[in-house]
Amino acid sequence: MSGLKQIVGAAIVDSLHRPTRLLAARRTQPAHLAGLWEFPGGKVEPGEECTQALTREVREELGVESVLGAELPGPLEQGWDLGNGAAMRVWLCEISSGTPQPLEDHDALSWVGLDPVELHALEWIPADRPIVDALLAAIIDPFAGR
Ligand SMILES: Nc1nc2c([nH]c(=O)n2[C@H]2C[C@H](O)[C@@H](COP(=O)(O)OP(=O)(O)OP(=O)(O)O)O2)c(=O)[nH]1
Repeated sequence: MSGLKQIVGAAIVDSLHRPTRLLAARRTQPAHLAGLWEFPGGKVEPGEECTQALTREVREELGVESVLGAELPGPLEQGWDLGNGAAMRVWLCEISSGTPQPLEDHDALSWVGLDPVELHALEWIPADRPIVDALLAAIIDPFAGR
């Protein structure tokens, strides 16, 4: 184990089968991350599996039920190093019921086309940009990184 705190993030797409858009969320806190866009998610709590934590975070933050698809393989077993003592694993995800709302931790949500120009036009948390690129690569070539 690397000792990095485990975070999980959801790359919520409009359809796991034929993804065309990603749901990005704009953080409200802490101050240095407020206004930046991210993947909904959060910390894995003791005793939780990563996938359970992710389903819980999506429910708490957005008020929707979700179905997880494949994990987006990151460079580490713990996913991507976020540079803050934590690492994030990311799963593709689809909403199974409900309409997402920024209930907790976010003040805006946006469905963004799965296109490099559209996605990178958002002001992401800097550590998330390589994840955005991996997502684009996985969607263009679903076997990339395996
Ligand atoms: N959720 C999420 N966190 C990210 C992303 N990129 C990134 O660097 N982070 C960082 C921000 C935070 O330092 C940490 C996640 O913590 P969090 O505050 O969202 O977790 P949480 O909802 O469980 O938080 P808490 O209210 O219990 O403190 O990871 C991302 O795309 N999504």
